[in-house]
Amino acid sequence: MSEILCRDLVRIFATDGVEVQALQGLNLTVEQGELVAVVGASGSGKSTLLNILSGLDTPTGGSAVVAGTDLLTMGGRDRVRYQRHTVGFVWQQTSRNLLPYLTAAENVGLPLELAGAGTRGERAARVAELLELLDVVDVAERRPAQMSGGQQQRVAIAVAVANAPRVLLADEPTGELDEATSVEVLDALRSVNHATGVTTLVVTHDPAVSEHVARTVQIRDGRTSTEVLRRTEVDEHGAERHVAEEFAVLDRVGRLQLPPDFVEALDLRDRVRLALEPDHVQVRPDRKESS
Ligand SMILES: Nc1ncnc2c1ncn2[C@@H]1O[C@H](COP(=O)(O)OP(=O)(O)OP(=O)(O)O)[C@@H](O)[C@H]1O
Repeated sequence: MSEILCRDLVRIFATDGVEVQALQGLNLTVEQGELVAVVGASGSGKSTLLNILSGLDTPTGGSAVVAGTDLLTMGGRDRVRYQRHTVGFVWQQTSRNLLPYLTAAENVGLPLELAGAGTRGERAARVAELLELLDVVDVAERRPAQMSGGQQQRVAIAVAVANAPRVLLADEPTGELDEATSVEVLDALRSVNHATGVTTLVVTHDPAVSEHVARTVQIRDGRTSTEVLRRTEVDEHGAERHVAEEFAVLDRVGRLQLPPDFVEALDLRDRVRLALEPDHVQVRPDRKESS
């Protein structure tokens, strides 16, 4: 079952009579339990998408359904419930994720307390379980300022999944970290996804993230354009090999975006010639045949 389903999602911002189409008919499907990275350059619409999926913003058109909640029609009370129980967030700025005057354990315990989950003992057991899962038991009694950036983000992931949301949204969770620490945080997201089955969407400008996740969706000009799927193959000698394949995204009505380097290489513009071959479609420049 699809846990995140966006169809022809449009978000138009109008400022001083000027319209900006931040999302221009975006299509995205994430299955239950999947971990997907959405990668795009600055201005491609990543934050707009994440703000919509987290219930902070409402799309102008199209449809967006997350864990069975229709984000276009949900009312005020549904929105609060959605943000508290259905989705969890990890933001780029660690200061937005953790309260500076609470220890790691207190930060993780806070959402449980606010939700009135279980008895005090049950909550303590859940905090211990989460700190263990994120491998931050050793910093349980430290405040954020006494932890490394990677530890802060791992505690932030524990906070985000404390109330067992169905979907975990992470906005540039590695944006403020060096490469080695970024890998550590991605690994942490992967183990939480694996251990709890929480559907996870990571949004980032960093194309290197695709090396660490099974599926990466590229977003360009407010639309999903290509996908990279990675899998591990075992050869006849038992050696593991990572294979990455890139696909273009085809929407429901058959539209696709050609990669810019293809367009440039053949100087494609305005219109192209299409031909259906037995097992592929040919795209050629619209040049007059010289006789
Ligand atoms: N509140 C707003 N009002 C007007 N335009 C906006 C608003 N928010 C975003 N935009 C525009 O929409 C487009 C997409 O912006 P968005 O912030 O979603 O991109 P992004 O991929 O997250 O970029 P970055 O990585 O720089 O944050 C941009 O052209 C941006 O200027």
